Amino acid sequence: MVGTKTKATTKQPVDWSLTPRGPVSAAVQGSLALAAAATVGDAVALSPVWGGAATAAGALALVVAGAHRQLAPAALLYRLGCWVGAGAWWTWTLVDTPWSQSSWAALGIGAMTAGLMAPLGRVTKKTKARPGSALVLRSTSGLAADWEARIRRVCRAPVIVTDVRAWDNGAGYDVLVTLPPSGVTRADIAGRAESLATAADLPEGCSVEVRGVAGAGRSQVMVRVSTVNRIAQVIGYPADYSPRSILEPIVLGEHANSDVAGAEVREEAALIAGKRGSGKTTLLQVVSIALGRCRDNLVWHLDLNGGGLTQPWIDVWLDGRAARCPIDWAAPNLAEGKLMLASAISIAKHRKASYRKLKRAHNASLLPVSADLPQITIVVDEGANAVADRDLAKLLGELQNIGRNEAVNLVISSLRPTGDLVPVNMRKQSGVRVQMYGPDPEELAHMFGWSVNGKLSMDQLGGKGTGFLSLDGSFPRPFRGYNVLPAQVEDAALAIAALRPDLDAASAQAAGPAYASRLERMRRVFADRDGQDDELETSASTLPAPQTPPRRLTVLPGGANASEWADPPTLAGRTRPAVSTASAADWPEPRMVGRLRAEQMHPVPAAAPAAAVRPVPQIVTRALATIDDAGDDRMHSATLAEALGLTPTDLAALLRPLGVTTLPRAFLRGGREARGYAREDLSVAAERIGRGEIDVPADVAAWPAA
Ligand SMILES: Nc1ncnc2c1ncn2[C@@H]1O[C@H](COP(=O)(O)OP(=O)(O)OP(=O)(O)O)[C@@H](O)[C@H]1O
Repeated sequence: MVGTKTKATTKQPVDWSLTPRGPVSAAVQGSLALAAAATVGDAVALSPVWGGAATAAGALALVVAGAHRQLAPAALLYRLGCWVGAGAWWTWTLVDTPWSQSSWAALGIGAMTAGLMAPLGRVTKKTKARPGSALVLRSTSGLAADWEARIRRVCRAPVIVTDVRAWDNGAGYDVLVTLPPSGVTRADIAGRAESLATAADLPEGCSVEVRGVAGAGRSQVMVRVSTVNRIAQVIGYPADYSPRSILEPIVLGEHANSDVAGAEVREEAALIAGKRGSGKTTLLQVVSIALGRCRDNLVWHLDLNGGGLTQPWIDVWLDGRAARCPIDWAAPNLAEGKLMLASAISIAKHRKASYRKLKRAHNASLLPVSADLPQITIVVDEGANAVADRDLAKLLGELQNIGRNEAVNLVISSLRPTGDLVPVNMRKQSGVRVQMYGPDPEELAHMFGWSVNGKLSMDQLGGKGTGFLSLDGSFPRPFRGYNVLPAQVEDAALAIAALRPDLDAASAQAAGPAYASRLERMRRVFADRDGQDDELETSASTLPAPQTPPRRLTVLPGGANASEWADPPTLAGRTRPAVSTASAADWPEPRMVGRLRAEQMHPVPAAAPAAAVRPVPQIVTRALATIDDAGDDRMHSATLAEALGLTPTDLAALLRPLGVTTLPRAFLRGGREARGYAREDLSVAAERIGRGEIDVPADVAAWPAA
């Protein structure tokens, strides 16, 4: 029974069409058609002129169609031979008569010859190349034919592929296409890019991109086809330290389709967040190289994370291999950090006042940077350590607020993008945002706003060294950061030491003695540090992991606002001698030892699958977005309810099941004191919902649709 059923379901339907199924049926069908034509022609006494004319016209059409289909010469000759033979036989029957033995014998012999020679007429089988394989790159003519047919089919446009060029990195190729003169545009092809990628069965993460061809007319189109997902590969930093400008984007790595992942940091501050071991420090090294290559930029390091970021840069100078230190100023502790930031603020204020004429001369509202007037970009490793100190946090905040036009910029890294580690305003002021790979998907919403909730997934990334990049509010795009190893940082440091500019004299003067004496202090601190590394390495494997918190350094006197701070020279005078801050006790070795041990015991897998996430209901995401937009950490119930189109009672009813209630005490906002909600409570609820610790009632999940 089962067997019968299977047979019945697999039975092919009978094909009654007249399409020939092989050489024999084609020869038989052709002969019958010809015999019918001869019989009819004889019956109506058709003039033989028609036979000759039909033969000639058909042969011409066959040649044109064959050339268009790019038939091989043998195939074209075979088809031509068949047509001319058949036409000649028909014309002869119109001159004489088909009703003779010799006529039918000639037809039979002709049909048999055509059948036997049929293999000659077969269209040459093209090589079916798999995208991304080495075969693809060798057999570009097969690839060209494939793409021509694919674009014709998918875009319904009779294009001609003129060339296929493999990319140097082996991760794809460009298909050069000429559009037909029928009005098909580049946009028509671009609009079908997604369909073309699917039709070509490209691997996940790979894409088709349609561009114009530089210097060519609008009928010339370049179809960029990526065949290797670069997110899944480890990409070394290209060993190119040639000079660049801060007005160009700094290159961080590559997107999945080999597009350069770059960011403009002339005006935009940058924030890079990622959990321990996600690749932040490596990315900051890439950023330091990219910034160091700019002839109109100086790199300063504020590294309160154990000195790992800065040390390889300083070593080449300490060892005497570079005459100048590639990093213009490096602060490895809080006291030096405060000197650095106070000097940076002084420089920004001085530039604001002193370079008005220069801006007028350049007819520019933005300070025109150059090798003589370089931008200063301060790279802060582990911003949480910096903002944990109230004074340093204020200095960072003020610098970020005032330094844009005056070309004193910040690139800050942090373990998390949340308000407890990075002040909300600091995140808001960062136009370039990077969230590295990690197991907690809610970090994406914290970094990029709750509007991305559910639209981005850590699954799109490939483990350490990968992340999402958003530029000035653009939708975050996955990328793979370049991997850079210590030896390469040293190579880059040597090259950059030779090409980096010096701080302009006016800015150096504004920064005062703290700036003038920095190299002396750096030499002492980092030379001491160098010796400690070896000790640390030998002891790390034998020591138990101590949990001693880093010792806090002397907190310098400071007002409530950074502008109330003393001038850098005065500050330098008040700071205790640098040599004392450089003592081994001031360095957080215990944390480093702990980190080393933790990484040895629990190595993070290269592409650990992200945990399954529950969707966060809109009432929470929209409430968070509303408070964020206000740049605040609390909001009155009535204000929040109004922004969400609810009454305060309905808002309370929606949030209560999620464990979010109004704060116990009223607080002042806009001159009015009232009860309201804390951003932190909403954020905690979002994280707990994501982890499945809170069940969301159906009516809450359905809002606002319900
Ligand atoms: N772009 C990358 N490509 C491949 N591997 C990488 C990349 N970046 C980092 N890694 C790997 O991840 C490890 C951790 O990187 P890194 O030290 O930069 O992380 P981190 O986030 O700064 O960690 P921590 O906060 O603990 O200092 C590196 O040792 C390296 O093996």
